[in-house]
Amino acid sequence: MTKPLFEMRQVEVSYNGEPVVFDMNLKLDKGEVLGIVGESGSGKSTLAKAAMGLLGSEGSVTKGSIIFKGNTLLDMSKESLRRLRGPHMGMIFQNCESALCPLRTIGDQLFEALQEHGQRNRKDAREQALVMFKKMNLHDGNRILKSYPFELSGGMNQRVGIAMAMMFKPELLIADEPTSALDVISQAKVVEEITSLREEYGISMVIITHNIGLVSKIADKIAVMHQGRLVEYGDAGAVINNPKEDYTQKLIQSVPRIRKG
Ligand SMILES: Nc1ncnc2c1ncn2[C@@H]1O[C@H](COP(=O)(O)OP(=O)(O)OP(=O)(O)O)[C@@H](O)[C@H]1O
Repeated sequence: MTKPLFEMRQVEVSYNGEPVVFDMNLKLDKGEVLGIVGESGSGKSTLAKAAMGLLGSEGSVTKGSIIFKGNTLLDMSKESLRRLRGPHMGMIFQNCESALCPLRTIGDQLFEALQEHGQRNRKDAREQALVMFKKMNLHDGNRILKSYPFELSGGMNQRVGIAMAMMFKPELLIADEPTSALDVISQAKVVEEITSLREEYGISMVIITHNIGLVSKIADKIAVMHQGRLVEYGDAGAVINNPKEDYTQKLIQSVPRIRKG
C-alpha cells in the first residue's frame, strides 16, 4: 500500500495553551483534492497554518503529528521547513494582497521568492512568470511585473498570489479561502483556473472554505469541521449526497442546488 502524501494524526492545536482544534485525523493521497469546510471560527485556518508551520508565537501543535511524504513536520528545523515551503508545500492565502509587500514591485517579490529556492536567472524567472500569469488569465504580464500591489485590483493580486504559489509546481498546495475576497463571477473563474492548473501539473490540494458548494465541484474528499472538531469526513459524493451529520446537512442547505454526480 502506498503511503499518503500528507497526513494529520490526532492533531490538537492551541493558542497560548488553549486548544482550538482537537483530534484531527486526515489523509491525502498524491493527486487528490481535499476540501475542508466549516463556518467561521471552526479552526480551518489554524489547521492550514499548523500544516505549513506558520502558527506564529502564540500557536503550537500540542498533540499528535503532521506528516508530509513520511517526514514528521514537527521534528523538522525551521530552516528545513522553510526549504519545504514553496517548492514542495505551497500556500494560497485568503487575501494575497496582504501577503505581498506593499513597497516592492510584484516582479521583485516574485524573483526573490524564486531566488530563495535556487532560481538565479532573472530572465528565466520572468518568462516562467509570464507563462503562469497567462494561465491565470493575467494577460498584461509585463505591466504586472512592474506594478506595486496597490496598483492592481483585488482580483489581480489574488491571481498573482496563486500564480506565485503555482510557479513552484508544489506537490501539495494548501489554499485558504482562495476566492472569498472576490466577487461571485471572479470566484467562479479563479476556481476554474486553479482546477485546470491542478490538472495540468498533478498538484495535490487542500482547499479550505466556508462554502461547501465550492469544494463540491472540485474535491475528491470533504472534511467538515465544527467547533475545532472533525464532524464528517469521506468521499465528496457521499458527503454531499448522503451527509450523516445534521451540521453537514445545514451547510449543504445553505448553498442552492449542489449535487456531486
Ligand atoms: N492568533 C490567535 N490567537 C488566539 N486565538 C486564535 C488566533 N487565531 C485564531 N484563534 C482562535 O482559534 C479559533 C479558530 O480560528 P480559525 O481562524 O482557525 O477559524 P476559521 O475556521 O479559519 O475561521 P474563518 O473562516 O473566519 O477564517 C477561533 O476561536 C479563533 O478565535
